[in-house]
Amino acid sequence: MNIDLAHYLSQMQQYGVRRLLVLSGQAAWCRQQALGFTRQYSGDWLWIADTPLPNYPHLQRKPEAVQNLLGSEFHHAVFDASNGINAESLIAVSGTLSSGSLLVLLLPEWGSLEQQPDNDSLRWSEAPEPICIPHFIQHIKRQLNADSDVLFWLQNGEFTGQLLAERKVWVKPDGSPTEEQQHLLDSLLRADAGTYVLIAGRGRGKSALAGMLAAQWAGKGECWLTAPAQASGNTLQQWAEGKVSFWAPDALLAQCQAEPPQHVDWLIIDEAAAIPAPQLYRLISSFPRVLLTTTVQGYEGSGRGFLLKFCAGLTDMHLLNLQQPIRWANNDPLERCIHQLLLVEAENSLSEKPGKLQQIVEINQQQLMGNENRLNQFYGLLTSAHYRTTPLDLRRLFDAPGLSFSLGLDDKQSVIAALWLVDEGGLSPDLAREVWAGRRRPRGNLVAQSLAAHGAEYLAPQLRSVRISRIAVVSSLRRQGIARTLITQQIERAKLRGLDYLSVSFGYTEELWQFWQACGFELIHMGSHREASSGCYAAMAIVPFSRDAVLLARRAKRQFLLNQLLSCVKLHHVNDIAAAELAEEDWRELAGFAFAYRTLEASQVSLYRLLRHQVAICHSLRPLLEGQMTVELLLKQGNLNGRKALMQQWRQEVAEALLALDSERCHYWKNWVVARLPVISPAA
Ligand SMILES: CC(=O)SCCNC(=O)CCNC(=O)[C@H](O)C(C)(C)COP(=O)(O)OP(=O)(O)OC[C@H]1O[C@@H](n2cnc3c(N)ncnc32)[C@H](O)[C@@H]1OP(=O)(O)O
Ligand SMILES: Nc1ncnc2c1ncn2[C@@H]1O[C@H](COP(=O)(O)OP(=O)(O)OP(=O)(O)O)[C@@H](O)[C@H]1O
Repeated sequence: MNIDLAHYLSQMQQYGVRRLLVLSGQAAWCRQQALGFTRQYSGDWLWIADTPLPNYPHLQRKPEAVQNLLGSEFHHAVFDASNGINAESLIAVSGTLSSGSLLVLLLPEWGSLEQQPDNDSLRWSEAPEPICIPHFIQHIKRQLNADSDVLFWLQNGEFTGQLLAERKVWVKPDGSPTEEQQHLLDSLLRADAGTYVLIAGRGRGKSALAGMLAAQWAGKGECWLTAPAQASGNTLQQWAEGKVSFWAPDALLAQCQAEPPQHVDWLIIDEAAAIPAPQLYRLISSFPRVLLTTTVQGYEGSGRGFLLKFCAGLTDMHLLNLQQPIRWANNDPLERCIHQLLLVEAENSLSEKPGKLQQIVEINQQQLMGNENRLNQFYGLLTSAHYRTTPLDLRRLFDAPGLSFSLGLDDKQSVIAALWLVDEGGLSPDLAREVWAGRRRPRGNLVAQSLAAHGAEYLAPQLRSVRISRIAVVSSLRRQGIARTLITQQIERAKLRGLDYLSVSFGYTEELWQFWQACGFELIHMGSHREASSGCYAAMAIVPFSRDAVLLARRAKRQFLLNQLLSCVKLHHVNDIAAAELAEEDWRELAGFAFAYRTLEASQVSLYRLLRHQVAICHSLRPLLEGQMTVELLLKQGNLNGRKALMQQWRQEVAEALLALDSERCHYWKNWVVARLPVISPAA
């Protein structure tokens, strides 16, 4: 069957809008029909798929490589979701399509979508194999079926699609600034100093506005431009009429460090949310006026997160906004449909005047997905409060296993507090030891596995626990005890379920730690590096219930404190805490370092104890831990070609030291680590 889309396309062109066309059936059939369109109708026909098409004459990209198309523009695209649906990529591609474009979405056979495993789930479900995504599919079907502007062509079925209802013919802006752009331009041209953050949806004319600024400033002084990829600055460059110098972010940072530019009036940072925050702060401090542009859409590095986290740390910051789309007309069917599918506007569903907490409901995934309004408010609250919330979380919410939720509702049943929980632990003793030894790191079980891999708790993954993945309370109702009430209820529930502990992993800030402490949590581990995304150290805390968990918390805390001490004082000061006698736990730890893959950080307390013995020569590890040599010097001195080789050497040195110290014990623990003896400690 041949489908004639000419009428649809000319109407879309006339109205300046884009539409979604769903092709559903066997993958080969879908591809064949989509290829037919690419030959029949002229356009850029960007093709997004996991596996490239041979001899395809247009641009192709894998879904995960779509981010670097930001700022580019295409006429028509095919998005092959036959093997899985990458939500961020789908949003990003739809934003690049110009007026009159079709987005052709390829899906497996419509009637059995619920039974199709989704490869994308490997990114978010924490399951070892792709899983089916029945809740998300039900949601997609509900949304697409209810949207009369979506065109459908099902294999073995009819083509269904209506022409659009009549609307005004679209007149594309003519090249002079739109009213909104002119208004902002005027204030930027008058700016003395400061950081200006332009946040708007896709295709609102952000980059063009920044380019207009550069072009018009040219008479007064100089503008520089940086962007995560040169392509993302293309539109801007065109509008700047060549009057702006482009710098890659790294090169610009190096330049600012070597010689801070004195003569440059403006730095423009296009697609700023895709540049790590620490780099942005450094760039901003080197220029008197900075204009940052970013979108508000829900993919990684989105503007909303940017607003929450990054902009909160700026002084003299001015927020600017553009509402009217320019790449397409107002009320665009594709934009609307994608926003509904992926809850891009979920924040808008939150109550404007939330009331006091009336009720807490505990619900499972099915119940949350079955109530569209609640789902929107729940996800909207997370998006508004957590800078890291992305469509990946949405996919997780729908279909990841082991989730449960607790919602705080006001008198109108509006969501005012959200708690998201994940079951963890219960690993077999052997797998738990593999995790401890650093040989395996199965997906999931974040806290349970970290306690074993980074702490000394080789038993931790066997215990059963529940982790708080996210918690948020609407901002106007904070500090009224709502979050604490939700958590107290979960503590009781977890005890009733016979779990060992409740846990949380969070980016450490003084305020958040006070909050978790007020809810009864004990800090048991802290990462040693700041995370690039948040600039915070990852902290882990638990509320232990069972005897095993109480002991675990006590040991983990002690270990954590010793580690902290060791990182701030020199060896000879820690003699008291690092007693010379090696306990059985030290032997286990040291064997884990020597004969498996335990990390230097996790093992450092035991390593210090080992070094108290003169027989432990450790000719390269000793000077490092005693603070006489750096890793760089050791690498140079040993003529080694990387840290991996040095690490291998340290493991070998520790193995030799253990053998020299007590060969019998060394063999026992080596066997325990390598030959995988039953997990029972020997009598000391
Ligand atoms: C795993 C994760 O989700 S980590 C991220 C946590 N979530 C967020 O950061 C999202 C944004 N923040 C929020 O939504 C809220 O501020 C929450 C969820 C952190 C706290 O919710 P609230 O309902 O305000 O907390 P609640 O009122 O129950 O506070 C209990 C106690 O914690 C402490 N506390 C709470 N917030 C703070 C704060 N900002 N600074 C210092 N102490 C605090 C106080 O001791 C407080 O008791 P008090 O008010 O009587 O002194
Ligand atoms: N005043 C204008 N007149 C005509 N065309 C314009 C005008 N402003 C912007 N455009 C065009 O509209 C399209 C969208 O503009 P632009 O790329 O600046 O938007 P954006 O908000 O930066 O989009 P994105 O979020 O996708 O990067 C571009 O093709 C741009 O050249």
